[in-house]
This record gives sequence, C-alpha cells and structure tokens, in this order.
Amino acid sequence: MFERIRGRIGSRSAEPEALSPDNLPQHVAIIMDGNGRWAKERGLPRAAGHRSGMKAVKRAVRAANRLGIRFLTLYAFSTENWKRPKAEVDFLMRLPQEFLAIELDELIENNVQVRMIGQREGLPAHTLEAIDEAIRRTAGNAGLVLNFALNYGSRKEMLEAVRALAREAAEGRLDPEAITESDFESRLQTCGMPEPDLLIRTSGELRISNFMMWQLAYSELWFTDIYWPEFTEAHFYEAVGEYQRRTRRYGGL
Ligand SMILES: Cc1cc(N2CCCCCC2)n2ncc(-c3ccc(F)cc3)c2n1
Repeated sequence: MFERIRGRIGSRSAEPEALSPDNLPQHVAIIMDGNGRWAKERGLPRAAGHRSGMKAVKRAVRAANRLGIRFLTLYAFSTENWKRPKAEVDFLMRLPQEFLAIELDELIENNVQVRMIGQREGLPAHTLEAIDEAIRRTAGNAGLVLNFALNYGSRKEMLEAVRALAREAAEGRLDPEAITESDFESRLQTCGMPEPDLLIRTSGELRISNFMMWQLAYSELWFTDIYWPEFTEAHFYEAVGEYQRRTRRYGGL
C-alpha cells in the first residue's frame, strides 16, 4: 500500500496539555469530508468510508470533551446530499440511529447534550425517531452541546429566517427599518448558540459548501488534507493549537 504523505500531524504540538485553557474556542464546527475518497483509496465501498467516519466522530467528541469545548457542530448531511445514489442516501439515513445505538449511553454519561439543525421535512421517520429520542434523553445535560447538521443548508436556513421576518413585518408586528442582525440571528436554527470560533474542514477542500454561512463570518478556518476517517484527537488538538496561535491575546481582549 503506497504511503500518503498527507495526514501526518504537523510539526506543532498536538497534545492537549500544550493548549492554553484561557483561549479555547467556545464553538468548533467541522465539515467531515473525504469519507468516499478514503474508501476508494482502499478499494472499499463508500459505505465503509462513512462507517469509518462515524468512528472519527467519536474521536472528535472525545477531544472536544477533554478540552471543555462548549459546542461542537458536525456537518453530517447537506441538502445537496440527496443527489447521491438512493442506496447511499438510504445507508446514510440509517447512520444516526446506528451511531446513537452505540454511543448514546456514553454521551449521557459524559453529560453531552445532543441537538440537530437542518430540515426535519424529508428525513425518514426512523432517522427522526432516533434523533428525537437522543435530544429528549440529553436535553437536561449541561456539558458539550453536540449539534448535528442534518439535511442542512445555510441558504435555506437564511431564506426561512427572512421569510419569518417578512411575515412579522407584513402582520405589522415588526418595523422593517428596525430589523437588526440580532433579529435575523434569532430566526436562524442556531439561535442561542455562539457563532463557531473555529471551522475545521478535512480532505483538502477549501470551500464553505453552504454551511453556516452567516455564522462563520468571523470564524478561523482550519483546513487539512487528511480524509475525515483519518481524523484523530491529535488533529483536533492541532487545529485548536493553530486557532490559539492566530488569536493570541497576551491577556488582552
Ligand atoms: C447522516 C449521517 C452521516 C454520518 N456519517 C459519519 C460521519 C462522516 C460524515 C458522513 C457520514 N453520521 N455520523 C454521525 C451521524 C449522526 C447524525 C445525527 C445524530 F443525532 C447522531 C449521529 C451521522 N449522520
């Protein structure tokens, strides 16, 4: 098997102990790319890449918990993903319940709160049932908020927010000239969440891909060539270390 040079942890320290507790990102968002290519390079079916990607989800959650990150948003399925072959979409739609069947008890033990952003409409009932049960069973948890973006698209999210504001204005409940950024943000599905301080994207893609476009306006972006199934806790710590180097505060604001 040829050895890909990519994927080696950079020269920088990727140990949690090397990170400053005073300048941690509150909210980390991840576009988990490269599952299909990871599988293809190994002569495996795409489903094997997605399943391996689920293990990387667990590593990212563990790393976020270890650092005390407050919010972790994972882009699990975009509105554009419906264009994939039916067999792959059907497989993907079973992963939430597969993941939760394995991980939910440990998530609860670690005080993790599960949330979802995205359109419920169009998701299979079995997928929603599993997610709703996880949301219900973890609603009172005060630890890491693990937020899955599922059937999510930023333009759709922003369009729905605009429609809500337009309805309120048309009903005379809102003065259009008085609408603020905060009014708009409160109608987004991420209402109540801080904006991501750090976005991680794997597999060498250098695009935002219709993900949290309003929310990511001021986020640090960290890209890596490794494929998502190769993502480890050390990669998470390396990304946070880079975030800290960019936002060094020297005690200032
Ligand atoms: C559709 C999909 C795909 C999916 N992949 C595995 C990770 C790589 C990206 C694509 C495939 N994962 N991984 C976890 C979930 C999930 C979603 C909601 C939830 F409440 C619990 C777990 C998931 N959902």
